[in-house]
Amino acid sequence: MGMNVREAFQRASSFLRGAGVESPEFEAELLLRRFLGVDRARFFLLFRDPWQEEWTAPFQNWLNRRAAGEPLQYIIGDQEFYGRLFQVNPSVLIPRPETEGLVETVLEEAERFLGKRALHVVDVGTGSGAIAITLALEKPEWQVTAIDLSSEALATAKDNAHRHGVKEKITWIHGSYLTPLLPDLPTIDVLVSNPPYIPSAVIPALEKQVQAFEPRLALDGGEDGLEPYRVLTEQFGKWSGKRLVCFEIGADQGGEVAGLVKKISGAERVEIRQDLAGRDRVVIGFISG
Ligand SMILES: C[S@@+](CC[C@H](N)C(=O)[O-])C[C@H]1O[C@@H](n2cnc3c(N)ncnc32)[C@H](O)[C@@H]1O
Repeated sequence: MGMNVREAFQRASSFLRGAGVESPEFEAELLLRRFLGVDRARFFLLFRDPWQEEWTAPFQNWLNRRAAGEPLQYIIGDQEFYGRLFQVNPSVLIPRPETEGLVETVLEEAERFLGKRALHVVDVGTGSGAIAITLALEKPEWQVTAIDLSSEALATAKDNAHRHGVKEKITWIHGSYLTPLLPDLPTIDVLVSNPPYIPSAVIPALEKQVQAFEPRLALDGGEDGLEPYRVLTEQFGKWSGKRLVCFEIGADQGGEVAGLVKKISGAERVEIRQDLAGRDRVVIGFISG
């Protein structure tokens, strides 16, 4: 007699445990639920049902990928961000919960500082589009532009925007930093960016899930990890209007990034904000122009 779904689940858990996965039951359940396309309640009701032989090979393929260290999100194909699902694949960084804090900061501060109007917000290094799409959905009156150097990432972001009904609302630009927008700097009210900020030499020491599977272009911030902030503050500083800049940063970069933002003429108030774990995570610059 073949096995039932419960036995397949138990096998999957012990396989993942044997491979050194940290929470094998949790991950086996998630993978199997997503594989079968059922929610949690339905999953347990299926336990006594027979396991179909044709499921074995494709599901084992998922387990093998996970055992090899591939992030769960690339296997199931999505990640939740700000209460919505975003499709992910190896061309984009998996959106992190800390980045929700960056979005929250923009939503809290932009209108307070700049007034309630059709603000133009530019997201540099949009990746999956998590930031740009969330802002476009939360603030339908804003004008949002999303830029990325990776055309694959940009295609994924557009796909996500399409799923969330805002593809046409966002202006998509394939290019580097703010360079394609330099002639239009005066139209930008808010610059938001979660750029690559890991120093190049530190990348090989990151956990395998990140270092071997997430795109290097999304991680590598140059020799000291600060190169994107140098370029972006220099570019954003080429104009003198009232505007806001909001960066996600590495936990030890607050002082240096705040220093770069302060160099923008008119940036008299620059603040470093913490994430839920109490680590420095966001630098916000209020530029009075
Ligand atoms: C840390 S990821 C952030 C992705 C997404 N915004 C998020 O928060 O989940 C950085 C992104 O910047 C992009 N990127 C790297 N260098 C860039 C550049 N010079 N200009 C524009 N985008 C760049 C990468 O392709 C990647 O999508």
